[in-house]
Amino acid sequence: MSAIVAKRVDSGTADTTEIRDLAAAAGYTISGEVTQSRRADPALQFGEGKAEELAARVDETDAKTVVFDNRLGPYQMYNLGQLLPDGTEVIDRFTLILEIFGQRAQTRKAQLQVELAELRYELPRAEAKSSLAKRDEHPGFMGLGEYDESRERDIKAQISRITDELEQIERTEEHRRERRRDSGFDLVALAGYTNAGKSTLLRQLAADLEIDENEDLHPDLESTAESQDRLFTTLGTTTRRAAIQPRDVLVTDTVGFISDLPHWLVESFKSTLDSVYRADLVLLVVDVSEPVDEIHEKVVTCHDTLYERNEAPIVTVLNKIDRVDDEELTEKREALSGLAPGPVSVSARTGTNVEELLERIDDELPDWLEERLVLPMTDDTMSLVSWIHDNANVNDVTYGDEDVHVSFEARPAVVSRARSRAGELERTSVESA
Ligand SMILES: Nc1nc2c(ncn2[C@@H]2O[C@H](COP(=O)(O)OP(=O)(O)OP(=O)(O)O)[C@@H](O)[C@H]2O)c(=O)[nH]1
Ligand SMILES: [Mg+2]
Repeated sequence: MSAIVAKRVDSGTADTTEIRDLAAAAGYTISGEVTQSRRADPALQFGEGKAEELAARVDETDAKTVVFDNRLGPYQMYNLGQLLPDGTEVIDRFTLILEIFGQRAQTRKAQLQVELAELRYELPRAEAKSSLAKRDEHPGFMGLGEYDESRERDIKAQISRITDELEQIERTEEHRRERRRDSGFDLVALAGYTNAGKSTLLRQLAADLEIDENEDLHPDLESTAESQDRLFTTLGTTTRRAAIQPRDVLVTDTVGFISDLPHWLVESFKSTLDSVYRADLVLLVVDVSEPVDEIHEKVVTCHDTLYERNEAPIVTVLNKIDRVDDEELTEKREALSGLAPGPVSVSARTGTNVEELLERIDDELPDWLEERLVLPMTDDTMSLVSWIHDNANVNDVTYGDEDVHVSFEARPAVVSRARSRAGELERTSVESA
């Protein structure tokens, strides 16, 4: 699939690196680019002369697709279609991202999210189409497709059906997160711009995955977290277990962020991002080998995406330090200090400083509490003792004739759960006495 990349900027020179990477990720080979620096033309996005140049380039190169980095309105899309050689497909940044997501969506949830995003993209266009058709001001506009008011109603009905199903999935996942917290896990999430190295870091942090033990309890535990030098390699979520003594930590890797995403697209992926928003700690992974301006922009994008709903503390991880020397790293740390105070620098590829990051994770997570419980001997006592063994770090168990003394360290949630279960034992032992 051959495509020409097009980009307009208000001023300066247009950087096409990211849109080329996105097009490549969708499977296109790029046979050329056309860029322009001027304000947007309402009819064509480009100025007319530039749009004609684009048409000529398509003609020369037999590209079948034009990929615009700018958002195209339905009217611009239609006019460009008229101007370009017959059969040329015009897509913009957002439809391109949707195309990538559509290709990679494997789970039911990911497929629903893509479908929802497509419908949300189409809705305002269908509305525009029907209102334009009603006013009958743009006769040429009808060429976009059959005018059909019921399409609008259809889209709305589908959106509400998919939203319901996704909410159901969210509830199940929320439930799973709570169960994990209750059973003593700390939840750490990896967030960051696409291609920053999140999946590679996941494998470093959580190398020893005990998947067999957890298969039933944790259906999203996977043995692989694929890494590739390609945008949006990861779409869903992968969770692995890391032992940061005495803690049991679940680390979740998920979809990367990207700039200029419309609200409806982020919204459609809300439930995937919930694994980030609802974590106990977020590691914001940054590719430190890029130019500092670019890093800055990407971190701002990540913060914008996170700050809307995130509640957890954030630790910035400057990744890929194997690609910069010490001096450069120091300069970049300084330059980013306002945005990313107290970062940890690592190389997820070589493993440099990963130990330090694990220590930092331990420091940032809520402290474990020490507790000593005296349990009366009843039929259920041993089951509570073994629950404590499973969910806490047990220091000592002493069995007397009528009671059991247990001292342990655990997350606050586990301590309070153990206390309340101990209280129940006390009640049943008094009642049966
Ligand atoms: N040199 C170097 N390359 C790295 C490092 N960490 C990751 N990479 C490379 O960067 C590319 C992206 O890594 P991924 O782990 O797939 O990144 P990601 O953030 O999961 O990306 P998406 O899932 O696509 O959003 C891959 O080619 C990795 O091998 C590192 O510390 N040093
Ligand atoms: Mg990934």
